[in-house]
Amino acid sequence: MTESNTKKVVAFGEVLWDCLPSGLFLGGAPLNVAYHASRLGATSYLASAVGKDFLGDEVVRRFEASGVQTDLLKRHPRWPTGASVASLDKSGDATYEILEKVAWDEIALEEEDSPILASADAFVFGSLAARTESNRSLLLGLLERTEALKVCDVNLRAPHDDLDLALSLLKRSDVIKVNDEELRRLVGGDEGEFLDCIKALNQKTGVDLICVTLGSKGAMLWRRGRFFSLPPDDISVADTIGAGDAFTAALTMGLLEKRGLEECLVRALKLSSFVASKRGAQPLYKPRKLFS
Ligand SMILES: OC[C@H]1O[C@](O)(CO)[C@@H](O)[C@@H]1O
Repeated sequence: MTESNTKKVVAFGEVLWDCLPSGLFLGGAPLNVAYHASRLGATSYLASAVGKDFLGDEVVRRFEASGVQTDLLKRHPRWPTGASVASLDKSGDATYEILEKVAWDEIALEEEDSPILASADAFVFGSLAARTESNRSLLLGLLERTEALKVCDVNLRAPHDDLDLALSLLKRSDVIKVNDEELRRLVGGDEGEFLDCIKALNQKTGVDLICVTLGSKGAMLWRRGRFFSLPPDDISVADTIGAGDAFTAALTMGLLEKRGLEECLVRALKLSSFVASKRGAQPLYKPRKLFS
C-alpha cells in the first residue's frame, strides 16, 4: 500500500481502438478505468501491451497526455495494437467485434514491475483479457499475490464470454461490478427477482460487495444484505461506450477514499451519466466541477 494520500490504481487487460463509423476511439475497459482513476486523482497504470506500430505509438502518446502511467504498458514484438469493429444502435448502445491475436493478448510483465504491483491500492480487472492462456495464468498469479483491493468488472463480451472463467475470476475479487444482463447470465436467473439474483451471485462467489448497473434505471450497490439504489442523472445519451468503466473507476476511487457506500454510488452514477452524455469513453472533465 502507498504511504502518501495519492492512491495507486493498477488496471489489467485490454487496450484497443474502437473503430466506429464516426472514427477511431481509444478504449478497452481496463484502460478506461485507468483513465478515469487518473482524472480522479490517482496515479494509475495499465498493465497491457500495444504493437510496435503507429497505433501503438498513438496509444503511448495518449497515455502521456492523459496522465496514465506507461510503466506497465509493453510493446509486443510481433502482434499489432488491439482494435474492435464497433457499431452503435439507436439508443447509443455499442456492440463490438474484438479482434484476436493482438498485442494485449500476450501481456508480459517483468521482475522490475513488481514494486508497482506490490504498492497498488486497487487492482482492477475483467474477464476479456483472460481469453488467452498466457494472460489467464499471469492474471491468476497477480490476483494471488496482490494485497490491493481487487475490483472485477466482469465485462462479458461475446464470443469471449466464458461464464465459468468469469465466475472463477469473480471469486477472487473483493468487489464485483456487473450490469443487469451479466448478473442474470452469471446466476442463470432469467426469471428471478433482481435481489435474489444478487444474493445468488454472492453465494456463488462469496463476494460481499456487489454493484449492478441498470442502464437507464441507474444502479444498485449491495453489501451483505444492505443495499442502495439510485436513478441516473437526467441526460441525453450520446453513446454508452465506457459508461460502465467510468462507473467502476469512480466506485473504486470512492472505496479507496473511504467514502460512504451511498456517496460512492452517487459519484459513480454521476460520472457514468456524464460519460454517456459525451461521445467515446474518455471525455475531458474537472472532477471538482462534476461532483459539486
Ligand atoms: O474492453 C472491451 C470493449 O469495452 C469497451 O471498453 C467499452 O466498455 C470498449 O472500448 C472495448 O472495445
